[in-house]
Amino acid sequence: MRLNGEFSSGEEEEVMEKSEVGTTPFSGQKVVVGYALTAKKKKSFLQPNFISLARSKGIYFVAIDVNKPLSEQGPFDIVLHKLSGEEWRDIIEDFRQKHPDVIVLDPPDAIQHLHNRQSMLQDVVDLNLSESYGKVGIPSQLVITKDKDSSSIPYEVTKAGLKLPLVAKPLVVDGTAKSHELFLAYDEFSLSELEPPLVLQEFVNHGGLLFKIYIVGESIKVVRRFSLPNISKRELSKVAGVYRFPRVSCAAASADDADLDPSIAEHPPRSLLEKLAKELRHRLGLRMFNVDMIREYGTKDVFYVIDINYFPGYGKMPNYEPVFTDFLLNLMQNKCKKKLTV
Ligand SMILES: Nc1ncnc2c1ncn2[C@@H]1O[C@H](COP(=O)(O)OP(=O)(O)OP(=O)(O)O)[C@@H](O)[C@H]1O
Ligand SMILES: O=P(O)(O)O[C@H]1[C@H](O)[C@H](O)[C@H](OP(=O)(O)O)[C@@H](OP(=O)(O)O)[C@@H]1O
Ligand SMILES: [Mg+2]
Ligand SMILES: [Mg+2]
Repeated sequence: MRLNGEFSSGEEEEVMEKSEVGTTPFSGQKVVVGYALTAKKKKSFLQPNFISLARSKGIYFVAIDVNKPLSEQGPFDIVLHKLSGEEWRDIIEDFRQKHPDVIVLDPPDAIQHLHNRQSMLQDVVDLNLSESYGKVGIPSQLVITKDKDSSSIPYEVTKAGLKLPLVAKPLVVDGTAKSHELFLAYDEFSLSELEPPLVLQEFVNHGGLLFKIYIVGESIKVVRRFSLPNISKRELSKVAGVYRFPRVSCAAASADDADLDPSIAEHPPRSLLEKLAKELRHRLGLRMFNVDMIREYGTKDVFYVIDINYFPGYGKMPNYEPVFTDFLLNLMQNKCKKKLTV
C-alpha cells in the first residue's frame, strides 16, 4: 500500500509500505517527516547520503501532495516546508492549529517575517548584546515603498542622510530570481532608474569576505564566502550610476580554503555567534535559518547582519547530514519528554 506518495531517495523514488512503519529506532518508532518543497529545494536538500543516514536512524521522508488535503495525509511527526504563496501559508497554519502534536518547521508567520528585508533585520536592531560579545548591528537603510515615485528617491536618500555607495535590494523576498536582483548605486540620482519597493542599504566595506552562519536548532556552522570588494573613496568619486551585480556570495564563491588576511578572515567570536543565534532563534521563532554577516573593514569586532534566509541551502553546509539527523531526532526526543511530563 502506498503511503502518501513517494519517498525521495535522490534521483529514484521509492514507495513505502505501511507495514514498514514502526520497525526501526526512535525508541522503537519511526519518525515520519512530511516535506513540501520545490523540486529545486528537494534536490539540494534531500540528497541520497542524507536520506540513507536518516533512514538508518529511523527517519523517513514523505512527499506532501499539495493538491490533497494535508490533514488526510500522514500521519507525520514533523513537517518541513518551504513553498511560497498565501494559499500555502493558510494551509500550513490551519494544519498547525488542528494538529498541535505535529512539529511544523517552521510557523508560517515567523517565516513571513523574513520575506521583507526591513522586518527581517528588525530583531537584530532590537538586540542588546553586551559589548563583551562584540558589536552587531545592521547597515543604515531606508525603505522606498511601492507608492513612492522613483524620481523622489534621490531626495529621500538625502533627507535620510544615507551615505553612498548604496546597495539597492527588492523589499520583498519571495523565492523568485527577481527578489535577488541587487544593484550597487554610486550616486543618488541614478537611483531613480530603479523600481520601488526597495530597501536602500549603505554599502559597508568588509574586505570582500562574508560569513554565512547556518543555524539548525542549537547547531551553528560558519562558512566563508567571497563577496563584493571594498569600494574606495577615490573609486566613489570617479564612478556614477547604478550597476546590477550577480549573486556574489553563492556556494561557488566558497572562501573556506583560501589563503586570506587573518584580520579579514578570522571567524566572528564563538561567544558572539552563540548569543546571536540564541537570541534570533527566540525572537524570530525559527529553528532553521542562516545569517549573512560581515566584519567592517579595519575593525576587529564590528559586525553587520545584512541578510537572514529561512531554510537556506543546507545541502551546501559542511556535514549537514548528521547535523540535520540529530536535529530531527532531538525534536522528537523533546516532544516525548514533554508528553511524559504533562
Ligand atoms: N550592505 C552591504 N554591504 C556590503 N555588501 C553587501 C551589503 N548587502 C549585500 N552585500 C553583498 O551582496 C550580497 C547579496 O546580498 P544579500 O545577501 O542581501 O542578498 P540575497 O539576495 O538575499 O542573498 P541570498 O542568496 O543569501 O538570499 C551579499 O552576500 C554581499 O556580498
Ligand atoms: O548561500 P545560501 O546557501 O544561503 O543560498 C541559498 C539562498 O539563500 C536560498 O535560501 C536558496 O533557497 P531557495 O530560496 O529555496 O531557492 C538556496 O537554494 P538551494 O536550492 O541550494 O536550497 C540557496 O542556496
Ligand atoms: Mg544573502
Ligand atoms: Mg537572502
